[in-house]
Amino acid sequence: MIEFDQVSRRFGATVAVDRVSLTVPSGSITALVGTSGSGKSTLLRMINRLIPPDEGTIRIDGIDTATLEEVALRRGIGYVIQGNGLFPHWTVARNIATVPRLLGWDAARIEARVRELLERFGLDPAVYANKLPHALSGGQQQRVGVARALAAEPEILLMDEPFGALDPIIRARAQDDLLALQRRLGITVVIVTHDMDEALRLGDQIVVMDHGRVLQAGAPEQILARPAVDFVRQLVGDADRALRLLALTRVGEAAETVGSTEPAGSGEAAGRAGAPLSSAATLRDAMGALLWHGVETLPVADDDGVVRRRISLPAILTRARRPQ
Ligand SMILES: Nc1ncnc2c1ncn2[C@@H]1O[C@H](COP(=O)(O)OP(=O)(O)OP(=O)(O)O)[C@@H](O)[C@H]1O
Repeated sequence: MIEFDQVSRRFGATVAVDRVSLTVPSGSITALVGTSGSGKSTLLRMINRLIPPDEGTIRIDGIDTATLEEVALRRGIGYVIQGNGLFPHWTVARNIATVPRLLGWDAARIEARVRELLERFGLDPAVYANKLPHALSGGQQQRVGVARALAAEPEILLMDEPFGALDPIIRARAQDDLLALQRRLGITVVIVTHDMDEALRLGDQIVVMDHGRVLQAGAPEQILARPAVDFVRQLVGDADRALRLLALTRVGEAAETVGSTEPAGSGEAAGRAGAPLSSAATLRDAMGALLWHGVETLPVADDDGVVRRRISLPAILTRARRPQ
């Protein structure tokens, strides 16, 4: 758990972070969101003391970070920045090995770790280990940046606009990969973004900042349904709120069972509307598909491709309503 207790930081006359108190629970993703200059990056960088606070206390698992050696503190904290920050003249393998080398791991252990990480991130070590970063696509470079941050098995991962430079399709995939990775490793992730949709998609907790202050911190549903102040309401978008709420729920969670089991692609609605929806799609996707095909229900295929359920317009409407 990371705790901020009345933390402030000034740069000259600018108050970048203003008396912030906040708890980041362990093993979850917290998204810091807000307009440019609201203090998100400063708050993030105070966790690993790249920027020391002027006032207040930051505790990690109960220990005041001001009492720790910087090297010891940063050993347990991975850090990823926009545009990945890879060293351009170092190979992919050497980039990933940066922190293990600093920590004095032996060569065999470093090599095994680099190989393991490349494989985990879908980059064949035989192909990619000895390439320079510029020979990789933006999405691949971004994955190497995350691999490097995770090399020494940190329990905390700090990410500052990590997907900002990626195109929308690669970006969506990178977000899915991060979610899967975080769930698998159980690490604590704090991510800075100015994109509310990204924050809602990734965050277990959303922290909305403005002028160095935390305006609201809560679960995505709470931020959407009960924005604490006008600024948060504007940020979540009055008109878009229902659709954003739908994007938080998977089709599988709202689908209804149909009588008989039928293989994917069969059935009356599927015949009219094409392929069934995946149970992993969001209700926002489902809404779009229903409108597009002009139907009130669509079949839903489970992970094994078999259609056992369907999603209906009334079921979606129930979920789009403001939670009580
Ligand atoms: N090193 C610095 N020197 C002077 N002022 C700074 C410095 N770092 C940040 N600031 C100022 O502090 C305020 C908060 O900046 P910060 O980078 O934390 O905001 P942010 O929300 O991350 O913004 P962005 O999304 O644009 O990166 C801004 O007014 C910024 O100009």
